[in-house]
Amino acid sequence: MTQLPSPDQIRRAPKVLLHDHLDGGLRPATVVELAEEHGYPGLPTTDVDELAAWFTAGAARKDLVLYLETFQHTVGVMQTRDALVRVARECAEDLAADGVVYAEVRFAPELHIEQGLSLDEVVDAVLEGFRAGSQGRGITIGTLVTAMRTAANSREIAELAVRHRDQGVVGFDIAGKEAGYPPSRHLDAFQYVQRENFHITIHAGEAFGLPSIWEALQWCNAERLGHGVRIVDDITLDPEGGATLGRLAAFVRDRRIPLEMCPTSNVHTGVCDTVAEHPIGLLKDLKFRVTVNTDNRLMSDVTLTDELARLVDAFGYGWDDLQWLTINAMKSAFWPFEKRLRIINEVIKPGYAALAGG
Ligand SMILES: O=c1[nH]cnc2c1ncn2[C@@H]1O[C@H](CO)[C@@H](O)[C@H]1O
Ligand SMILES: [Zn+2]
Repeated sequence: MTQLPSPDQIRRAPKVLLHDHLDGGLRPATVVELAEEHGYPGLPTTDVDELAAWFTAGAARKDLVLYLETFQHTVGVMQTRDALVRVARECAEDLAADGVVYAEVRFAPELHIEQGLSLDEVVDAVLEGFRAGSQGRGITIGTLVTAMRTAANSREIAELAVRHRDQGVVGFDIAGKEAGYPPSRHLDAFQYVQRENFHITIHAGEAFGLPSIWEALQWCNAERLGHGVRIVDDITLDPEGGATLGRLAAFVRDRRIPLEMCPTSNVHTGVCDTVAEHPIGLLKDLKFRVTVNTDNRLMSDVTLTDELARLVDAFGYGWDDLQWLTINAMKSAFWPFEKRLRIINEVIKPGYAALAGG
């Protein structure tokens, strides 16, 4: 029997990440240092290890709203240009060190203007940090600009995203509490983005079910779904293992709508108890366009390597599966087609061939 990919080998494999939050991926030591530098008083502890553990314990409370509470501290220390440049630079460095060759990293500019930065200055600082951190490290980063679904300024944020499209912003997203804040609340923003021929992904089907996914796709024209895991509510399994897809699930599969799945984050927010029980196993078997993502590396204490290694453990995935997931992600990126193709043919396929062969 061929050996399953080991964590060390997975780290060396070229990987693609479509769903990662900038304010969910700080190094714990950076949170402490920035808090000291900027006189941020709110941290629960300034011991780096304790703080890391505190974030993860705070995240793993089986509820999205509780999961989101700890972001007040990362956002709290990301209020100056220097802090934003540093956090973005370190994000690029950390992803590159984990073997990620293409990443789309998202953040909500409106959360970073408490100390007087303009929205444009926030975006410029983050883009500068990504450029500095990716330089010479074999990683390309596309930036996603997120609007908070609980706020009422998504049109302005959508315009901000489009304004920076030639500097590295590749799409627009909404995030935050899902229940009670349906995507259609932000229709104006999504229609604007469509009219600009720009890209949309929407957090949908995480803490709320099918209506959220349906609105994201059929009202707001999302090209991809952030999480989308609750699409399983529209799939019926019979005792023999056969699956019947409802109309929405069939639409998602037929149209090859990419699902930005984040198994460990979903365990933390209570979608399921373990990665082995995560619907990603079923959805991949049914050939949905599944991708694997970290969501929040700090809060969920994961890397993309960890996440893939957990899937290898849980579902016995081999190199073919990991390559399939990686190519799914690269095909689904908002980066231009020719560049996606080049990364698939020149980086991903040769990378997996070398690892699988050795
Ligand atoms: O999994 C998630 N679901 C919904 N919202 C999230 C998730 N992870 C992070 N954020 C929210 O997105 C903001 C911008 O990055 C974060 O501040 C957090 O509030
Ligand atoms: Zn997310």
